[in-house]
Amino acid sequence: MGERIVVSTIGHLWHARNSPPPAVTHHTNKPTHPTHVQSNGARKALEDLVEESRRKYAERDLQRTVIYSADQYGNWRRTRSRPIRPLSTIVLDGSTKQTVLCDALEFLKNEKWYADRGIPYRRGYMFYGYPGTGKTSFVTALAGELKLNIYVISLANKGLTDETLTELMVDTPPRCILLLEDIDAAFVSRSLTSTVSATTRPGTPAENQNSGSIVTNVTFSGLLNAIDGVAAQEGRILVMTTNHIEKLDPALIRPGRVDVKVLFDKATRAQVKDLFVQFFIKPPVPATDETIVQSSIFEDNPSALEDLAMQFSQRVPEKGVSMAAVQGHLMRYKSSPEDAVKEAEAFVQSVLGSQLPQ
Ligand SMILES: Nc1ncnc2c1ncn2[C@@H]1O[C@H](COP(=O)(O)OP(=O)(O)OP(=O)(O)O)[C@@H](O)[C@H]1O
Repeated sequence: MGERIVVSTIGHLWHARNSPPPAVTHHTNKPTHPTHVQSNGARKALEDLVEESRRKYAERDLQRTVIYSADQYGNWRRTRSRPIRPLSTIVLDGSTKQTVLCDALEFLKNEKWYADRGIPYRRGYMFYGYPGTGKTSFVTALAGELKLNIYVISLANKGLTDETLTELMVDTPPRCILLLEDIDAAFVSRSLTSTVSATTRPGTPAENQNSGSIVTNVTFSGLLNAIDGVAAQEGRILVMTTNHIEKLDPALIRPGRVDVKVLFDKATRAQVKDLFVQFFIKPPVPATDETIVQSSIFEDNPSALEDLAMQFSQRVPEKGVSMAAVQGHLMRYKSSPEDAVKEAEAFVQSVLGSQLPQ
C-alpha cells in the first residue's frame, strides 16, 4: 500500500504509512513504493506541498553525495547519502590529490574535444595500494568536489551476470562516478591462475583460486564489455580500486580502460604531520575543562600545534603505517594531542608488530 498523505481544506495534513519505508529508491528518485496523497478539496495546497517537498529534497541532495548500489536484478538502488566529504580532509602524498582533481575537471569540461576526435568520452582511474590509505575516501571526496553521485558495483554480488551488468551500464546517468571496488577479489591475471580455474578466461565465471568456488558470475569479457562496450555510458568516470594491482590482467588496466593509475602507499611523515594538524585544529570533543583550554591554545597559537605535529610525525617511520592506523591512534587521544604524541612510539610498535606481509 505504501505511504498515505492527507491534506485537508483547513490545512491539516495526515501522513500515514501502512508499510515500512522502502530502504532505497531508484536513481531517478522515483519511489519504489507509491505514496498516496489525499486532499479534502485543497488541491492547490497539495500541489504546493508536493512541489516544496520535491524542491527541499533536491536541495538537500546538492549538499550531499548520494550513493547508489547495484542489485542482482540489474537495478540501481539509492542506498545512502552522506554530507559531502571535503577534499581537504584527504591527505595524500605530494600533488596526487590536485593532479587527479585537475584531470577529472579537465575531462568533465571537454566533451566536445572527445566528440571531435571520435574518442569515447570516458575516463578511467585505478586507485591501488596498501589497505587503509584513502582509496575509497578519496573517491567519496572527489565525488563531492565534482558534484557527482557514486554508483557502486560489487562484483562479488553473486546475482550479477553479464546481462545484468550491461543493463546497469545502460541505466547509469551520463555524469557520475562508477566505482568497482576490490577488483582483484574477482578478476586476477590469466598468468597467475591455475590451469583449472582460468579465472579471467573470456566467457568463464571467475573462481576463487584456493577454493575453486565461484566469486562472481560475471565473466572477464562481460566486465570488459561493461567498461567500454556499446552500453557503457558516455561521460562517466570509472574508478576501480585494488590492493593488488600486480594480480590484475593487463587487459583490464590498459589505456582507454584505465587512463590514470594512482598509488596509495603507507603514510609519509609529511602526510602524518598534515593529518595531525587537521585532526586537532578543529575544536576537539570536550572531555574535560582542561581539553577546552588546550583547544584555545591552538586557536591562538597554531605554531604550537605545528610543533606537536612535527614531534608526532618524527616518531612515526616513513611509510611504516597506513593513514587509517594513524587516524585510529589520533581518535584514541582525540581530547589530548600531547598524549597522542607521548604514545606514538607504543602505537607504532603495536602496528608494526601486527602488520601482515602484503
Ligand atoms: N590519505 C588519507 N587521508 C585522510 N584520511 C585517510 C587517508 N587514508 C585513510 N584515511 C582514513 O582511514 C579510513 C579508511 O580509509 P579508506 O577506506 O579510504 O581506505 P582504503 O584505501 O579504501 O582501504 P581498503 O583498501 O582497505 O578498502 C577512513 O576513515 C579515512 O578517513
